[in-house]
Amino acid sequence: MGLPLEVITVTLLVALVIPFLHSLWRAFVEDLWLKPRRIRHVFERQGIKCLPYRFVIGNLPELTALSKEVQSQPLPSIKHDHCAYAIPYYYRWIHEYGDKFIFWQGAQARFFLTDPDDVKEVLCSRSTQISRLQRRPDMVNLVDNGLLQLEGEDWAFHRRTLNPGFLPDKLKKMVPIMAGCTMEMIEKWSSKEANEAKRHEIDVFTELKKLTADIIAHTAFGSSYAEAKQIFELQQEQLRLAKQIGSKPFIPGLRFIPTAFHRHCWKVEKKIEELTFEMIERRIHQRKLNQKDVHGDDLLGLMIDAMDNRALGLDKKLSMGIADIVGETKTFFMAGHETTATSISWTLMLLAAYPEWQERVRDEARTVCDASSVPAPGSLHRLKLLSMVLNESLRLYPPGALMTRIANKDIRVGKTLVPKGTVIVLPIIAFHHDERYWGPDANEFRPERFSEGASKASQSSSAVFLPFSTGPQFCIGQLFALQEAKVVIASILLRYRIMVSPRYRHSPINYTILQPQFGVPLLFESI
Ligand code: HEM
Repeated sequence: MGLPLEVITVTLLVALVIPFLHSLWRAFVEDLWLKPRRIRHVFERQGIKCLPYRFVIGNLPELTALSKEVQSQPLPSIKHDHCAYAIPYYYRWIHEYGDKFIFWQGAQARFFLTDPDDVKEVLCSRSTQISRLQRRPDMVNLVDNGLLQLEGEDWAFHRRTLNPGFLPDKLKKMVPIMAGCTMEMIEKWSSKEANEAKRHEIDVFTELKKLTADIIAHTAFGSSYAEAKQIFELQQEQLRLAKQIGSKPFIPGLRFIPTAFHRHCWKVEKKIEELTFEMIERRIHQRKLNQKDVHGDDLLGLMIDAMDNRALGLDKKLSMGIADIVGETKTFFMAGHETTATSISWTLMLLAAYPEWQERVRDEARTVCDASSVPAPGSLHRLKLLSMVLNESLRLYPPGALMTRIANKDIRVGKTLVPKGTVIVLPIIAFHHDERYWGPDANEFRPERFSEGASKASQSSSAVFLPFSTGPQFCIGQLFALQEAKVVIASILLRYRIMVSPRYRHSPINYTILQPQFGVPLLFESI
């Protein structure tokens, strides 16, 4: 005889309801209430002040209100002491609560490190007790399975696979591609120019975002650049969606409701995966047609080779799957496109604002570049003044203004016990502007401080110039980005004199990266 229906029903209900109640308990009671209480307790015992925590929203309302209040107007002029403008809440709270304090981004405790040696300790740590933040569960999937999210052995394998794509010889070969994309952009400008007055205005931030996407699509994905560009366009949409989600507090479970917004997020994500899959298939097909053993040595080729290891039955840890390639494709676009566009835009703005430096950099480019006025692969290292200007620009306007890590266990950083679950914020921008390390002219544009290289530029023995981070997870694209910036800036200066447009409004805000809120309109005059 079977079990009575009531017993089966009750058993099924218990089996479903208990895990459900348990996840509800974890989400609402543990994560949103007990964990913040414990973190607060640990910090307060050490004399560190905590801003009051409010259920779910934490200090998000104050943070948003402060940013809105300060950033509603641009800065009155191009001054470089903009930290209190770019991250107003940090400077307001440090003033109110002292050097060390905790605030709540939603239910997440955030702790700023103010000692560069503590920052170095965190960035150089190889321990699994400190890691990058995982995305919020309701956030769109921007960089999953890519270098920026992976940890441990998986991260090490991906980094080893992709490192050859950034070796100096490899980068040199990319110079003509970078120059070619830049020339295409400039040619479009000059055809427009024919119909306009002698001086014309261009928002370089908008233009450079298109250019850097074009360059990364060509260099990293070679013959597959057309598909890569399509994927990148969808990622722009994902970024827009991510900004919308990030401005709201996280409410567990909400993401499963098929609202129009959520369905749109799912559709975009699915399309990106389909396109990446097609791009890989096409590359594999090309190899079959060409009868070659390699898929090409661009980043996509390196990854498909690593995928072959899996097909050959090698250790899964030594191979990549489709999900990994999707992840890295997205990561390289996210990490390598807007950062570089922003950095070149800030540098052009500075060169426009300091015409004497612009002249010096142009003269240098004239002596270094070949007759066709395009930087040659072997000549970039001779652009010394431009390197100094780029470094000074990265110091004053570091795209990665704030970096973050999370404590996966209770850990000690310097003298502070940082409880599990705390987000550690590394205020790179604050170090870059600190008079204690750079002298009384810390907030002035003085590229000559980099004349003997980055390591001798500051007055501090600690690492206080960190635009590309440090430690094992430092930016893999550092040399790529600097090379690209040199090619683009030299090519522009050889053809145009640039001036700050009267419509430029100085407003650096930290929205994931330190961006010009109202773009960078500059006036261009042909030489
Ligand atoms: C001026 C331009 C750039 C700046 C300022 C910059 C800055 C940074 C910083 C600060 C990090 C460390 C982030 C962290 O640890 O939280 C990073 C990581 C990374 N960057 Fe860049 N980046 C730039 C350009 C690029 C380019 C052009 C690429 C690719 C072609 C790239 C690819 C990456 C990747 C993949 C990582 C993760 C590295 C790893 O974990 O192994 N970046 N970048």
